[in-house]
Order: sequence, then structure tokens, then C-alpha cells
Amino acid sequence: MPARKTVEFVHASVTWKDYLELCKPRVVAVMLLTALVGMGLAEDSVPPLGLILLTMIGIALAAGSAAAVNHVMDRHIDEHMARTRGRPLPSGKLNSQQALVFAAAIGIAGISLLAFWVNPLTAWLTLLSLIGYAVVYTVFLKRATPQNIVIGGVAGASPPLLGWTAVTGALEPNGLLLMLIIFAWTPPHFWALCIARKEDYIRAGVPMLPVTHGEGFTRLQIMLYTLLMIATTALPFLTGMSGLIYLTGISVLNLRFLHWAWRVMRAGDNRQIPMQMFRYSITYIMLLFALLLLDHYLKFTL
Ligand code: HEM
Ligand SMILES: CC(C)=CCC/C(C)=C/CC/C(C)=C/COP(=O)(O)OP(=O)(O)O
Repeated sequence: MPARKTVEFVHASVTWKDYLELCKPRVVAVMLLTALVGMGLAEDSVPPLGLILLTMIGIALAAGSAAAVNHVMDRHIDEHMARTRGRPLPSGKLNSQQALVFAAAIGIAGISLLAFWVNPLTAWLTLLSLIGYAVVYTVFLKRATPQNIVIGGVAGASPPLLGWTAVTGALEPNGLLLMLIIFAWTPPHFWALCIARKEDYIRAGVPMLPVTHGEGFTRLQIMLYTLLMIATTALPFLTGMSGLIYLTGISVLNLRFLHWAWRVMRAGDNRQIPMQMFRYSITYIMLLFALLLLDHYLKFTL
């Protein structure tokens, strides 16, 4: 009887906020910004508002579904990490069945919406990203190799390409280029946090790069990927997709990113500096995509 009472108590306290938290809403919000920019840059004219809304809702539902599956698969990892133990599953606010039913419902809704009202190519690519993150990264790579986020990063990097294909119905080099920028940005973004939260990953037994190869090696990798990322951010200008507004803005953002990578290289045991770099990486990616959009529309009005 007491066990039953506990279950009833847990059910009674479930709110929509617990379900929202399953979707990693802040990460998905930034992904939606990158998808919106992909849509904007795909054509000279502004895409129809209906198409923008349907695409954003479809991607949001699919990405939220992938994030909810990640919460279920990782619940035993998350309960060992200070950063994640308050999440809905490890804290007992939701159980796996509730989370999986929710993930299936919004996942099917999102992919169907894209398939019927946007286009089949975007629906297929979104489904691939969903499986890439929820299954390939979460179930296999995360537990198996310190290169997990380099390979798994392909799924997280896809939203600008999904936005692009939603408008054009085709895979084109400039859409892939936007995806490439996020792909190169992901390792410095994540490994900076990984250094700051290394003890969490040791406790949870997850083979992240600072755990398997040490912090010094990870810092060097952060610097190398930062340089690669800076090179990829030159491509929109070099291909003529973006102009001088973008080039000026991105140069300032890149100098700051490089400065953070340099500071992390020399940070020793300091945990604040990698954490600050992680936070900057988020500001950076938002400003980068905002700049691309600003440059695109100002080019046509100036
Ligand atoms: C596979 C690739 C990626 C990995 C492994 C990764 C990893 C992480 C992790 C572990 C966090 C901390 C989350 C938390 O504390 O709850 C985080 C936060 C964040 N990530 Fe990523 N990330 C990836 C890709 C992306 C992408 C593509 C974007 C957006 C374009 C993004 C945007 C963000 C944002 C906005 C946050 C802050 C969330 C918050 O404040 O709660 N990430 N990322
Ligand atoms: C359809 C589509 C666009 C799918 C992309 C889905 C998505 C939400 C990707 C997020 C990437 C991310 C935050 C990875 C961290 O996972 P983690 O498990 O290593 O981090 P954690 O410890 O914070 O859970």
C-alpha cells in the first residue's frame, strides 16, 4: 500500500513543465533559430509565413521527441551527474513509459506534419536527425567512444539544412555549408562543458574526451576545432552567399572565440574558464546565425 501511495503522489505532481523539460527547450530554441536562418537564406524573397510556421513546428516536435528519448535512455547516467540529476526521470517526476509515449506522440506528429505540409525530403532528413541523436548518438556512440559528439554532432547540426530543404525541396551546397559550420562548432561547445563537468562524467562512467584522453589533449582538440570552425565560417563570404556585414561581424565573434580557446588552453585546473567558454559558444552561434540573416536581408534593401 505505501508503494501505491508514492506512485499516486508522483502522478499528481506531474505538470506540463516536466514534459517541456524533456524536450530540452533552450537547445531546441537555438536550433529553431538556425533553421529559420536556413529558410531565409535559401531564397532571395521571404518564404511564406505558413511554410515558416509549419517547418518550425515540425522540427521543434521532432527535436523535442529526440530529446525526450535521450532523457529515457540516459536516465541511469543522468542520476549520477550533479548537472542532470534534477531532470524529470532521475528525480522521479515522470516515469519512462510516460516519457516514451510523449516522445512517440510528438515525434510522429512532427514528422507527419513535415511530410504532408512541407516536403518529403525535409521529413526524411528530420527523421534521420531524430534517429541520429536519439539512437545513434545516445544509445551507441555516447557510451562507446570519446569521438561520440564529433560523429553525433551531425544530427544536432542539421536544422539549418532542414530549413533550407523546406524552402527549396533540394539538397544544395550552401545549405550543407550552414550545417558544416555547426558541425565544426559542436566539439568546442561541448568539450568546454565536458572539462568543466569532468567529475560528473567520471562518476557516470561516460567515456568523454577529457576522461579518456585527459584535459590537456581535450584543450588542444578544442583549439584545433576552433581553427577549423573559423575556416568554415569564412565559407559563406567566399561562396558569395553572404557579404561584408557578415564578414565584419563574424571576424569579431571569431577573435573572441579564439581568445576563449587560448584561455582554456592555459587554464590549468581552473573550471570557470571552460564554463565561460561554453556559455560564450552559445552566444556565438546565436549571433552568427543572426548575422547571416541580417546580412542577407540588408543586402537586398541597401
Ligand atoms: C551533438 C551535439 C551537441 C552536444 C553533444 C551538445 C551538448 C550540450 C550539453 C551537454 C549541454 C548542457 C545541457 C544542460 O545543462 O542541460 C548543452 C547546452 C546547450 N546547447 Fe548543446 N550540444 C550539441 C549541439 C547543440 C546544437 C546544435 C545547438 C544549437 C544550435 C546547441 C545549443 C545549446 C544550448 C542553447 C544550450 C544551453 C541550454 C540551457 O541553457 O539549458 N547544442 N549542449
Ligand atoms: C530532429 C533534430 C533536429 C534532432 C536534434 C535533437 C537534439 C535536441 C539534439 C541536442 C544535442 C544535445 C543537447 C546533445 C547533448 O546530449 P547529451 O545527452 O550528451 O547531453 P546531456 O547530458 O545534457 O543530456
